Amino acid sequence: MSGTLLIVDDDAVQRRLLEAMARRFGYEPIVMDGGEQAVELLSQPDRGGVDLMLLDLVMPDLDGFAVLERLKKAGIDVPVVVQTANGSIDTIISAMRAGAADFVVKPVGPERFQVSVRNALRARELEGEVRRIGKRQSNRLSFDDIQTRSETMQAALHLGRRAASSNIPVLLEGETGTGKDVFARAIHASSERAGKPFVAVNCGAIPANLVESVLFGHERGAFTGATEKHAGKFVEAHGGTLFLDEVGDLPPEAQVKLLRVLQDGEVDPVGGKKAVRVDIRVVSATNQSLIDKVKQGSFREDLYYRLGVFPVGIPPLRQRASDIRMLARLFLARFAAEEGRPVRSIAPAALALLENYPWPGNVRQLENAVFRAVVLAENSELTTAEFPQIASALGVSSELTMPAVPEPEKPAQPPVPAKNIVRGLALTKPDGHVRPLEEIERDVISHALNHYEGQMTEIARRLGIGRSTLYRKLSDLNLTDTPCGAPDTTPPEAAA
Ligand SMILES: Nc1ncnc2c1ncn2[C@@H]1O[C@H](COP(=O)(O)OP(=O)(O)OP(=O)(O)O)[C@@H](O)[C@H]1O
Repeated sequence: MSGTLLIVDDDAVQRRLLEAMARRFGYEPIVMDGGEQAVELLSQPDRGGVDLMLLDLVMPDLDGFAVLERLKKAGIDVPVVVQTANGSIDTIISAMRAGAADFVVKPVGPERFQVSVRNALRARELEGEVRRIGKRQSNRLSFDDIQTRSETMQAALHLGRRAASSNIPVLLEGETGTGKDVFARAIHASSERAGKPFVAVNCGAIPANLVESVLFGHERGAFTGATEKHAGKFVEAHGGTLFLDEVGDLPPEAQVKLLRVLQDGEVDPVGGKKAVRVDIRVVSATNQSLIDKVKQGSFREDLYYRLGVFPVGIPPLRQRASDIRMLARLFLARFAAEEGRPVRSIAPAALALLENYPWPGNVRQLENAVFRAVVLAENSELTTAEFPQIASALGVSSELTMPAVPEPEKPAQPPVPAKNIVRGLALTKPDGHVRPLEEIERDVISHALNHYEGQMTEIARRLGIGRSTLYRKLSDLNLTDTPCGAPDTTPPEAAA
């Protein structure tokens, strides 16, 4: 298990001892000699990046009990393991009552240290996940439940919070699996409509001939098969929030009707004679560029301006690498508990692997990859062997278990002199005309795939592009099946 431990002790020897132990077990220590400093750090918006505090109870400036009290008052929720010198039952009970997760008696031995820290971290992750899942199911998932360490995501959350307090239509823009659904639920739960329905519709998943009936409802007998009257999603969401996911996939006729509903606040059920008044807040989401669709003529411009009054971009996971480690650990705790598997931690090499992968399927793909890894795991620690597809996409041996940054195992081949490449690459066609750039690019990338034996990091470096650009080009140029390249081409949902 990994994480950042804040060690607070006025005794320099104890501090050094705990710091060494923390490092030995793979934690990142932050060391402080007084309570005031610790409270200050934990009062920062991201809790100073601290996952757990090891707190001495007896200190001259602000003692351990006072620190616990200050944290409680300020609503700062960080697991705390207290250290006591005497181990008296009264002291321990008081500390646990004040909010400590566990205690250790000084001087703590390595085993007790490891068990206590690991259990407190696991318990915290599990509590968080259980709380989030429960809240999601009951539509109470708030912005505080969307954990992130990334500044771009924090900026998006800030925008989301601002939007939630008004009725403004929000358009969530982000790649598949980035958390748009979670975000929409948080907007609803943080708005005045929180106690009212939250109705989600995946516009791309409704058969084209049923879109209007699903959204706006129908009268009995309105069309063949309409044996019952159906209220439709707009009416279901009355008083609450309607989440239109993949809104860019709405067929043109439904777009016209949607625009009318948004303008008039009334829906016309299919086959109905009377319009029905609805009071809804619309949050929509798209993983395609809606403005591009407007330019191509497949999405109405007037509707785009209605829905996109307040656009919020959700960054892809590869742009918030600092979240990968945290989310992987959250998912591990959840799936290990759900599956009843004794998997406790992720080896540093496996974490490095996950942090180096571009995650085209974003958080959902990471979630699935960890799920699969937990099911595959034979030991209590996930290693690179449990992430074979990710390892192969990055050109790293999945047998690698050393805590090393997953650079390609084999040294790269010496570069071929530039003139050879030019010689092997035809710039003109047999008819003498210059070949299209796309074809030439395809040849260069294919050559690099073979030449560096599919080692994606090396290939991207040699081509002078980022790895995510490389993956995008592979997909655009249909090179994903090239034997040497063989990046993880499994669709995000099935990737794990
Ligand atoms: N910050 C987060 N913490 C925990 N889980 C998350 C977080 N963000 C997303 N997830 C999980 O990732 C998965 C994908 O999220 P979500 O369905 O919200 O993505 P999406 O952008 O709506 O995807 P799509 O475009 O495919 O509909 C879900 O299982 C969700 O619970």
